[in-house]
Amino acid sequence: MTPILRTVAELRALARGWKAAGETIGVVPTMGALHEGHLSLVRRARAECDRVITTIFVNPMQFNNPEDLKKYPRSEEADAALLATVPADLLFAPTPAEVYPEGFVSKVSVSGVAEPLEGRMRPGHFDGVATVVTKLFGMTLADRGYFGQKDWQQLQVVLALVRDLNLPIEIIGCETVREADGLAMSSRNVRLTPEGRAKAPVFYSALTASAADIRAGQSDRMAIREAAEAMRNAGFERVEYIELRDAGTLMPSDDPARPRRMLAAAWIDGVRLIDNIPV
Ligand SMILES: Nc1ncnc2c1ncn2[C@@H]1O[C@H](COP(=O)(O)OP(=O)(O)OP(=O)(O)O)[C@@H](O)[C@H]1O
Ligand SMILES: CC(C)(CO)[C@@H](O)C(=O)[O-]
Ligand code: BAL
Repeated sequence: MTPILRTVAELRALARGWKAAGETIGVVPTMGALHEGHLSLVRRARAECDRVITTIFVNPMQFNNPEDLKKYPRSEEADAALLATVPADLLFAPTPAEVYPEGFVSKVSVSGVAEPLEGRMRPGHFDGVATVVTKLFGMTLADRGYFGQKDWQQLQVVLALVRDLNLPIEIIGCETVREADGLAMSSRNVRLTPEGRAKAPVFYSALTASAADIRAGQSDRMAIREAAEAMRNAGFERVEYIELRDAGTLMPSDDPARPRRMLAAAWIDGVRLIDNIPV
């Protein structure tokens, strides 16, 4: 089984020992309910670092919706068993009181790239992510941090904060792992009913079709409207956004010469899905 630590003091002592021995540390921050997407990050870290720490912390500060926090899937024992198959050296799973002890008054807030899309739909979300990620980097003394492209905007927010705050860590963005039918793996997928799960792949297939149409010369607006229509026709109850953005700044972009990204969020069966693809 993967050893589990719960306090910052124990984690720090271990990490300091590794650093003193000249070993590099990779960290994979997660909220648990691990799936193949998370494991792909852990494997990449395993291949590139001497020591691998996976963190599991369902961070209350990044949940704008209390119901979402309450319903977030938790499965620590199964997670530890999965991590042992890679293996990770350590699972760090602190309590909220360990991460936010009494008297905690600080916040890391990223503007610009954190403001549109998820930032607009989930007020306060990225302050919570930026704060906890900064703390996890400090706690683990990691040389490299591994993040999934599934959360593309989150990855850009983390890159910005590491750059702006001169944090001594390299951020590695990893490809999105998908189910055979294209649905991006996500912990929240377990909340889908069988009917919702059957309709969910349309989210990715509609984005892919829309990106292909844009590449073939169709207007951005028309292609995006068709993607939204395909999702609604498949039974999605709400399309929150489908946007074509500059891949780095996440500002609106109609310049096909620069890397662009199509990003979307939509609700099926009471579950909020996000995804993104290059265009
Ligand atoms: N399908 C995936 N492929 C690659 N990386 C992923 C995938 N799903 C999640 N990740 C990455 O794993 C890390 C932890 O994510 P998290 O624990 O929030 O899982 P999640 O499946 O994204 O959960 P949810 O979608 O419910 O928030 C993040 O860096 C995230 O981008
Ligand atoms: C990066 C993260 C672990 C911070 O809580 C979370 O946002 C996630 O799981 O993507
Ligand atoms: N996977 C991003 C974290 C969140 O949805 O809160």
